[in-house]
Amino acid sequence: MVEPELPWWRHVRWLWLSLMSFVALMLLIAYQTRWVYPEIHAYFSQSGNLTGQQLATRARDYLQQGLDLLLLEPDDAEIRQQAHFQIKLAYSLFDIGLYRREYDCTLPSLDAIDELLLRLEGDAPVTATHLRQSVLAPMRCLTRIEMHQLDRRSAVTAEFVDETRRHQGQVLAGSLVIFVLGLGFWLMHELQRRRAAKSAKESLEWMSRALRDPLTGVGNRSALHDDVVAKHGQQMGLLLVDIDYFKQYNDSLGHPDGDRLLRRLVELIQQAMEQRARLYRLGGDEFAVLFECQDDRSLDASCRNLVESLRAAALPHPSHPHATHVTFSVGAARFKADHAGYERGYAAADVALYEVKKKGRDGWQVAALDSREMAG
Ligand SMILES: Nc1nc2c(ncn2[C@@H]2O[C@H](COP(=O)(O)OP(=O)(O)OP(=O)(O)O)[C@@H](O)[C@H]2O)c(=O)[nH]1
Repeated sequence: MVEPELPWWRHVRWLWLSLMSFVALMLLIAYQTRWVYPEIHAYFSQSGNLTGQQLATRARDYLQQGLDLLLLEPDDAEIRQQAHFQIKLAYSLFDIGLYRREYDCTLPSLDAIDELLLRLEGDAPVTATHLRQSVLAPMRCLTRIEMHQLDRRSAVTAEFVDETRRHQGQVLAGSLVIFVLGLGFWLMHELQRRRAAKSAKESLEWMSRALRDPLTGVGNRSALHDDVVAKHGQQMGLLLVDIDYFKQYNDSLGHPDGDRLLRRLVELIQQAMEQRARLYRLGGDEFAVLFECQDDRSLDASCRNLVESLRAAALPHPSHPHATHVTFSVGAARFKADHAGYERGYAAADVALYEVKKKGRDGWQVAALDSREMAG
């Protein structure tokens, strides 16, 4: 028996698990993309504003430019004005809450720059000492801020890399767990399916054996009953076939030859009745033939055909009292396939068979059932 392929929907639970693992992965990726990365990004760039190290760098650059100008021409009015502008820019970039809060050099530096700006505005002289205190000291402070901010960035970057690695590990471990669970489930399902298929196959074999005659391979009495039930309501013909003087056949040739004759007769009856009928061995040397049959005439024709086929086969019977060949007797009846109809039809065919035996065997008789009896 070929095991049937599983329909696609039987795999749906396996698909469902795969889908779940996919969704879990997507959620993790979405979590990283939507929350983790923007958070890190925001931390680094402060949403695009110039802060942290970047402001300090720019402030230091403006101070540097101011210093360069003042070193060039400290008394020239135009140069002083340009330097004032650069230093003012530096002051505004330096003067932020973060630096004031976190770096104690910020306030003195801002005061020193402020003082230099006043000096420039008031046309007061600017000496090397002034420049050292008001420009170089704040530049040192800004350099300190810059370096500290850079160190902080590096720490955040390292933390980010660790965090990303941890997330990737979680994603990988999660996928592996889901995959292994799915595989385990599939294996269990597969084992269960195979066990079920095996036991179904065994049951079918036992059922089929229970309905079969082991000697000839045709159905037995239970199979006949099942087939009548399956044909419920239809007009059926039933032939009961019994070998004549089979005891004498066995006695003269032995049981193995008797068995061979039974098997040969099965072939012969099947050929004579062709595809339209089913054959059963009811026990000993008695067979039954069942087929759909609408009238007594075709039932009679079937009986005639069967008896003549056996005569034509001319199977030798050395101890037949009235013939040289095997003969059989056939009793036939039509019936409607339901419980009562079958019982009546079977009894009528049996009586007809008995009549044939009584009249000398090697012949057939169709039971005369009127239409009322047929209809039940
Ligand atoms: N070889 C063989 N013989 C069997 C088997 N089953 C039953 N028989 C024999 O079939 C014979 C049936 O004998 P009877 O019932 O007297 O029937 P018969 O000799 O055909 O006599 P009539 O039917 O009256 O013509 C018995 O001798 C049984 O032993 C079987 O499986 N194999």
